[in-house]
Amino acid sequence: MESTPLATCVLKCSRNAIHASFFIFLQAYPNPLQNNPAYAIVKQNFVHPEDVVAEEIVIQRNSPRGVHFRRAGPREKVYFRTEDVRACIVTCGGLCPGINTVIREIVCGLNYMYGVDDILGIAGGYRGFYSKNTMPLTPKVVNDIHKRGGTFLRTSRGGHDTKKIVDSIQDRGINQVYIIGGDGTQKGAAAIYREVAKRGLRVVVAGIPKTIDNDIAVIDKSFGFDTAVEEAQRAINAAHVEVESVENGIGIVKLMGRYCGFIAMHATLASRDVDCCLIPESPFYLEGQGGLFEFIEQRLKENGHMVIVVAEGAGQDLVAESMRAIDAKDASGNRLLLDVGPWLSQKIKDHFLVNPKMAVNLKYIDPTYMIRAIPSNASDNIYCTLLAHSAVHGAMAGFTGFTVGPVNSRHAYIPINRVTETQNTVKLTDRMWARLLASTTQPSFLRYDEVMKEKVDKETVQMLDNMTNSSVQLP
Ligand SMILES: Nc1ncnc2c1ncn2[C@@H]1O[C@H](COP(=O)(O)OP(=O)(O)O)[C@@H](O)[C@H]1O
Ligand SMILES: O=P(O)(O)OC[C@H]1O[C@](O)(COP(=O)(O)O)[C@@H](O)[C@@H]1O
Ligand SMILES: [Mg+2]
Repeated sequence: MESTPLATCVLKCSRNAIHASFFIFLQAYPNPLQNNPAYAIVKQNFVHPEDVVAEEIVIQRNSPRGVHFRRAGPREKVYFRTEDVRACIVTCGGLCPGINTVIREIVCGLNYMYGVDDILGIAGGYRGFYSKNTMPLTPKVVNDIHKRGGTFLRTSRGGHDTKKIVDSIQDRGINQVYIIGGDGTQKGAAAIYREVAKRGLRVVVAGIPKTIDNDIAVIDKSFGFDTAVEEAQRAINAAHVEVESVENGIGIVKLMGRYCGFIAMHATLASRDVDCCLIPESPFYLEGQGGLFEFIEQRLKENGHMVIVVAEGAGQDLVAESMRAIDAKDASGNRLLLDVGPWLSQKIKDHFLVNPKMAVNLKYIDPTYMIRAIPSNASDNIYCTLLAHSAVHGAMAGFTGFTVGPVNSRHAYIPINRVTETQNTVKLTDRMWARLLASTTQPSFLRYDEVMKEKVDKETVQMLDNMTNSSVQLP
């Protein structure tokens, strides 16, 4: 490859915005897409270099302009010549519907849009870089994989050894690395990006965010999330059918959500058969006024049955109080949770055992892996295609150290560190949680002073943001 120098490109957008920054290699060659008949009809074939996507779109006249990201999409000039590209794809962490679609569309996107035919699959997650042989990926090989759940390349937790991974990248002559994974994976990608830069390698590192929990910061939503919420409906429906057919039926459905309750919250809102949703962000209590037992009793008296959705990370402190808690971690360092589902079921059974007038009939459903081990639905498939293509356009253009994703519905290149510095959680003071409380009429389990504290914290963050940002120039 021609030795084009690496330039540090800080995203400068006019009118004093806060700037996101990452590296870009100097673009030198015409984009092959300009001769692609499929794209010939597109009105604006290439993204304007100054196009940016605003992180905040609801603003007021005098509020700061805020953070902007580069808009994703094909550039007029690219950094790589087709014949020089050697790309690789790796998938890490837990499963999620749609991973195979992303793999397929990176391979097909690179091949159909840019003519690239040297693409390697890294098997079994990060450790595959240094412990496994690579597999050649062609459009033919990946043609049908989007119809299957899981990851065609396989995955793993742990095993991130930055030095060994970058040695392997260097030894194999790879110059585009596509990394599909969640928050842990993106931290790993950031480490690879830094090591690549330290060694002065002309290698692009592109992250594609994957998480069933929807806990990746900045982006609107993670792929596969809608599919998982849809699948969760089947478990909730089953619980509802079971409990409405018996006297004092209580259905409990445990859903994924290690640190955040997005799946539980959305599945509850979508279903309307759920009477109570418990998530990690909202600590709950069982006994006494305003507690869960009181609510169950009241709901059973009113309706004769009820359904509770509990996110796996909910009530961990409570569970720990009544179990011998062990501080165990998985291979990636994620805390292993205590099983809230059986614990809650037992607690409810025990409580109503001493109340002879209210013998309850409890059905517990744990569809955990079923909601993520399925292929993505139609809209997630399209979303995955866009993510993959945006990553390919960004890599071909020479951007590196970015994660791709939709920000306010427009795909953007986000510096990796922006998506790893925080995790997305359900905000109890946002309207979505209020909608849920209003639809289930469950107790909020929050004391007035706690609500006020969260509100004040949020306002303080906003005020600090305002002090550091510049103002918007409205026409
Ligand atoms: N802080 C970190 N730095 C480097 N690599 C990490 C870090 N956290 C996790 N990883 C690696 O990322 C991969 C996936 O992480 P994991 O937390 O299991 O899943 P996810 O990416 O879905 O959050 C693992 O191979 C793990 O070793
Ligand atoms: O049993 P595994 O494979 O470790 O996965 C379970 C965990 O994975 C998750 O789906 C999240 O995984 P990721 O961080 O990889 O997206 C959690 O909700 C769940 O606790
Ligand atoms: Mg994670």
